Amino acid sequence: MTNFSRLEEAPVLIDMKDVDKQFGNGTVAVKDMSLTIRDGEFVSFLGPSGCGKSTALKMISGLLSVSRGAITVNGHMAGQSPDGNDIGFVFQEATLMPWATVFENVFLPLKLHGLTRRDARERVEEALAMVGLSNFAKSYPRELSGGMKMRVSIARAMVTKPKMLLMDEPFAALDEMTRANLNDQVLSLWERHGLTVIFVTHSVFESVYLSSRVVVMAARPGRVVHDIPQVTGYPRTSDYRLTPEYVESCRRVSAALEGTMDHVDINH
Ligand SMILES: Nc1ncnc2c1ncn2[C@@H]1O[C@H](COP(=O)(O)OP(=O)(O)OP(=O)(O)O)[C@@H](O)[C@H]1O
Repeated sequence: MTNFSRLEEAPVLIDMKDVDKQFGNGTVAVKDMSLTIRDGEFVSFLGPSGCGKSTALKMISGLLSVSRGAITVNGHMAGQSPDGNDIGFVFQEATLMPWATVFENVFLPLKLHGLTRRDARERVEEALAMVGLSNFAKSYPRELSGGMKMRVSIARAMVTKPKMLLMDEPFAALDEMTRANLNDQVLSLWERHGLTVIFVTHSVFESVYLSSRVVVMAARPGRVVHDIPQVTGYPRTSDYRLTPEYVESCRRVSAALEGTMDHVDINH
């Protein structure tokens, strides 16, 4: 079972200080965001559409620059890690190459790092095994279900052995059963590999089930309005969804989310 007191003492992995993001068209997507995430946490960013969840995630990964403030990730400015392998990113769409096999899709990040197929084979096979797709290495994306495509996308993110997994609404388009199943797979990867995960979602239920901490954001401008630790330990299984603790946590987080509507500033 994950020990929360140990999490509180774990080293800081991601440090956001007074971060703003304003796009060229004047939209303030993120305002004054300060957040510390420790090694081994599972943090959800929860909030209504347009509150800056994806923007925050992209700034942490270095895909977007900050307009003000600073983000350090594992001791380096965001996006400037020397080996570039600290972070795995999983997008809402699986974004697979349709003309390439599952193996080739997962091999891609290693290929970009200059590895040959032969040198990468073991790691690609390991990553496919992590998501239960060992038997599908030769399949093409069109032969896979939506959930399987997303598992390929997770394997591709894991193949570089990242410390952190950033996931941007990865399961939003999937049916309930597949989503619950993938939630368990992500929790299992997180626990087995000692990952730090940031998981963007619109779903209160998903955020409470997965996270050690739920960061609630509000829109216009995008900002953090609540930071709610989840006291239930791990491992969590589907039985957790039936417990009074789960229901109570969902109620609290839901109330916080509804409260974000009171924070709307019409001047932005
Ligand atoms: N490249 C861009 N140029 C201009 N505005 C942008 C850009 N990307 C995002 N925005 C705006 O910034 C705000 C925050 O967007 P963001 O995608 O981060 O929100 P979100 O919380 O992830 O939303 P959703 O849940 O709908 O994905 C929105 O108002 C959005 O329209």
